[in-house]
Amino acid sequence: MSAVAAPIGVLGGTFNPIHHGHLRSALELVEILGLEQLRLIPCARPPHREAPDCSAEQRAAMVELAVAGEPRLCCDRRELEREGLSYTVDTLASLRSEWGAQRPLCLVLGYDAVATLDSWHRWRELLDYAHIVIIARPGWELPHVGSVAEWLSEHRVSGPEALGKAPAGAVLSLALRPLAIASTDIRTLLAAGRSPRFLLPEPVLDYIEIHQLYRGTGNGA
Ligand SMILES: Nc1ncnc2c1ncn2[C@@H]1O[C@H](COP(=O)(O)OP(=O)(O)OP(=O)(O)O)[C@@H](O)[C@H]1O
Ligand SMILES: O=C(O)c1ccc[n+]([C@@H]2O[C@H](COP(=O)([O-])O)[C@@H](O)[C@H]2O)c1
Repeated sequence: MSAVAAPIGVLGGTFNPIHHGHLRSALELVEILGLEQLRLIPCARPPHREAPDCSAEQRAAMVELAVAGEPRLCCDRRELEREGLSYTVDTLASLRSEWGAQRPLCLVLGYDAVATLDSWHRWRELLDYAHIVIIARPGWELPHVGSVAEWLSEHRVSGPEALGKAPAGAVLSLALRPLAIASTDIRTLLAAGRSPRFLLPEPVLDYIEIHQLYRGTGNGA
């Protein structure tokens, strides 16, 4: 099957809150992979962790503030608009029906997401809907053995060109600029009364302050 247009990138996350680690990776992916756009998709009801204290609406609002002014990045609210747990395979099926059978879709996963991939709902079907682009993350390693490692290596390609030649089914690993930033660190700083400034965009920090988010004794996870 030959591809007809530039790939669309998909970066799902809890984004609790979004930070420069997400945003810098997203922009580098647009440029390295020649994406038409990269869609940041806030997870409404995480299938895999406790519901965040911060609502999906608030997390999506912060993503929207973060990407304002960068037309190659956008916030995609589809997981807020459907019922039930936010399974990625359902999100990809929805994107596939919207973008058509030929358009390359690239699902971006950091190393920590890959580490738990075999617990994801219908995880082997992800490659039926999209390519997988794995991005390195400071402090994490890719699994070297096991079903996920084998599955990834069976589908691995060596360069970005392969992703434009088919709509789905390839796995590419990339090392982007490493930024050791995690939402957990930002929540922890805020809960301790310290500033996370410069780890995330100013409008997102303003939103956090206006709405008094992450001030509790826990870390808001
Ligand atoms: N600094 C970073 N560099 C590269 N990838 C990242 C980085 N931070 C998050 N990601 C990736 O972005 C996606 C969404 O991440 P998520 O919203 O859970 O952020 P997080 O910082 O990992 O949050 P938390 O600390 O709450 O777990 C995941 O695939 C994750 O691996
Ligand atoms: O579909 C699943 O079963 C599944 C299980 C765990 C995580 N995910 C998705 O992986 C993305 C990153 O998750 P997280 O915890 O790093 O924010 C986010 O979009 C989640 O919805 C998806």
